[in-house]
Amino acid sequence: MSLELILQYFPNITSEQKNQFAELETLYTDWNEKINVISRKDTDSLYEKHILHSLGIAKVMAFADGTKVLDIGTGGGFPGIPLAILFPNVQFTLVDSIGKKITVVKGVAESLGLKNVTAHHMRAEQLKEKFHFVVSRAVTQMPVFLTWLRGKFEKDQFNPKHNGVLYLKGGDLAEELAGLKCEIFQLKNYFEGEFFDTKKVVYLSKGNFNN
Ligand SMILES: C[S@@+](CC[C@H](N)C(=O)[O-])C[C@H]1O[C@@H](n2cnc3c(N)ncnc32)[C@H](O)[C@@H]1O
Repeated sequence: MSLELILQYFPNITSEQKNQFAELETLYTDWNEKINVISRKDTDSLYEKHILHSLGIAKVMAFADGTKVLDIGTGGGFPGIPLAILFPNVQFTLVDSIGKKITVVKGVAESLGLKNVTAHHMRAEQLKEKFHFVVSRAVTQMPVFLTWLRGKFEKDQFNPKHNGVLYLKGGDLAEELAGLKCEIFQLKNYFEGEFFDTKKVVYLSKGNFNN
C-alpha cells in the first residue's frame, strides 16, 4: 500500500505527480539511513502516516496558484513536501531549526525536481518573509506557535479561506485550543483507517489571533 493509497484519495494527479509520490519511498528510505527524519517504526507506513496525513491539509484547503505557504518545523519535509508535489503552482518555504533535517528536505526536493520549494535552516521566529498560509505538524502547542507568527502574513487574500494557519493535530485539543477561535476538520471524514480516527486539521484565520 503506497502510491495506490494516494491515488485512492487524489485520483486526478498527473503522471509527473504520480512519479514524484512514488519516488518518495526510495528517497526517504535512503535519507533515513543517513539522517533520522522519520521514526524507524514509521518507515513502513510512510504513505499513510506521513504523506497522506500531510495531504489532509489539501482536503480542507485547495490552495490557489500563486499562494505562498510556510511550513514551520518541517523536519524531513512534512507536511511541506507532499503539499508541494500536489500544488506545483504554490510556493512553499520549509524551515527547521535543525540543519541536518533541512539537508534532507533540500535533497528530496532536488531529486524530485520541485521548483516550488525553498528550505531554510532557521528558527521560525527569525524568518522575516510574509506568507498567505502557515502549515505545521507536531512542533509545539498552538498558543506558543501563534506567538511565532507576528508579522508573517500577507495582506492580499485570494483563497477560499482567509489567510491563516492550518495545523495538523491529534487527540483531545480542548485545553490547548481553549479561548481560540478556530475551525476543526476531522480527517476521518476524508480518509479511512484507524490512524485518522483522532487526526484533525485546525484552521485559524489570521484575523482571529493577535497578529
Ligand atoms: C516532532 S518534529 C516534526 C517534524 C515534521 N513537522 C513532521 O511532522 O514530521 C518537530 C520539528 O520542529 C522543529 N522546530 C521546533 N521548534 C522550531 C522553531 N522555533 N523553528 C523551526 N523549527 C522548529 C524541530 O527541529 C523538529 O524538527
